[in-house]
Amino acid sequence: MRITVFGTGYLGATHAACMAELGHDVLGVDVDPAKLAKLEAGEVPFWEPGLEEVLKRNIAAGRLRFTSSYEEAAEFAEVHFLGVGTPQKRGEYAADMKYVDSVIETLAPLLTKPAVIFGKSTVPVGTAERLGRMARELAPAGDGVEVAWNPEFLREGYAVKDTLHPDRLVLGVDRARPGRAEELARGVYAQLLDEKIPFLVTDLATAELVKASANAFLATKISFINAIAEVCEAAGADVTVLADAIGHDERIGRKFLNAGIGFGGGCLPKDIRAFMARAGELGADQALTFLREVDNINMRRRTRMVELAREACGSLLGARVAVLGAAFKPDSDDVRDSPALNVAGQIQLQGASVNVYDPRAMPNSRALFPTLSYSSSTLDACEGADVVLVLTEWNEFKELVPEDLDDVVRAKSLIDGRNCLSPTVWREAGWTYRGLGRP
Ligand SMILES: NC(=O)c1ccc[n+]([C@@H]2O[C@H](COP(=O)([O-])OP(=O)(O)OC[C@H]3O[C@@H](n4cnc5c(N)ncnc54)[C@H](O)[C@@H]3O)[C@@H](O)[C@H]2O)c1
Ligand SMILES: O=c1ccn([C@@H]2O[C@H](COP(=O)(O)OP(=O)(O)O[C@H]3O[C@H](CO)[C@@H](O)[C@H](O)[C@H]3O)[C@@H](O)[C@H]2O)c(=O)[nH]1
Repeated sequence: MRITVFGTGYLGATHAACMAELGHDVLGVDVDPAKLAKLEAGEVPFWEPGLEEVLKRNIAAGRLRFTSSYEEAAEFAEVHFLGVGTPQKRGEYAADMKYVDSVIETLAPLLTKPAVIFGKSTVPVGTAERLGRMARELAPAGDGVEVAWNPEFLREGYAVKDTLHPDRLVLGVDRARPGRAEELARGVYAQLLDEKIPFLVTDLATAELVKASANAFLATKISFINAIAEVCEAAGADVTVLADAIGHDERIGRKFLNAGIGFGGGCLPKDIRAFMARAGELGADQALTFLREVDNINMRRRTRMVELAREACGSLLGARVAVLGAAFKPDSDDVRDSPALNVAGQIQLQGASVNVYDPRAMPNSRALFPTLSYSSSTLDACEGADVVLVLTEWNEFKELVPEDLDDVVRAKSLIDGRNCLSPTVWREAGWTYRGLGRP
């Protein structure tokens, strides 16, 4: 099938490349010429394991191209995916819909033939219905243009695997206007459906809410364990052992119970805020007040990390602090709302000299936080450090042993913001080890 994908960021570039991998002819569309130039050259403009191979293979096979031309895209296919950003509005909780709206405003007037636009971006409930109205009004093909919603659940770091082997596919269709969305989606995902991936067809609002609720649940699970970590700290208990123990209960499960400096990234933080804002607009604001606390617990973990660094150094003024990790999670170069960079920035504001090292996220970190100092390796970052903070659990940090750093640091003091190292190993080597929520 011929498919376009509007927006070629973390979601869109992955979706475009993976749809080509499934055998479709795909045209990726973006407004960023630098991003398009890279993609056309077979380079992924961000770090995502395994994506470059898929991209290169499908460009070489002639199944994947990129363009900035909406005219070309409108002409190319009857199936269009929409995957542009929905960031938090400046100074507000609500999501900014300007990129999503702009795609419809530009694309719809070019649709002279029937077409289906499948939204993949994470949007406030009610968006799909609104965009459907807008598209039908603007398109020469009128009622022949449908908007359906096909939310995306991929995780950065596992984006290719999650797209080609998802847990489930969800499709929201306009029940008031039965059309071709389900039939075309079944064609697009035929190979996955043959593999018996669950395919749930819902109304538009339910599909939008599935996505918002999934992220709200994941954020809540992380903040739950981080709240318990606060109690563990007060009681001298170990949250990592506790998480293992409660995680054995299948009703609870061990995943997403890793206590530490909490969640960040381009999804969970902004999505729970947008969900609260939308519930408020719908008059259901009471329903989601607990998400405010989920957000508060999450932000408190960052502050706690700064406190622990201050305690370790006596005073942060003039201290040398090594920060290992800048990405919001390992196997990604994404620093959007990164807890690690937030902590590094707060510590620097309190007068410390902060040296940051991350295996993949240095260019993005420099662009976002130009005032921090950046090192080219773990050892460089730890040179003369009064305290070492592990803030993203990259494998190369998890594999560190005390002997690697013994002769480099000024003081043998380590704070493990992701509870990813062994307290015993570091303490036995004469280091002061602190974790979050463990003695
Ligand atoms: N990143 C993820 O892991 C992930 C997973 C699931 C859902 N989502 C959702 O997907 C959406 C996109 O997220 P992302 O992380 O890929 O964002 P991103 O910022 O990486 O990518 C967005 C892309 O859209 C492009 N764009 C902006 N306006 C455009 C326009 N008018 N026409 C064409 N392209 C345009 C931008 O240039 C950019 O390349 C968001 O709603 C996000 O919540 C993201
Ligand atoms: O036990 C845990 C698990 C995660 N995190 C943190 O939570 C954040 C988010 O992690 P993760 O969910 O793995 O990353 P994302 O790539 O942001 O993926 C989330 O957001 C995407 C965008 O909506 C969804 O598609 C995914 O299903 C959803 O997991 C990161 O900062 C992690 O460090 C923890 O602190 N503890």
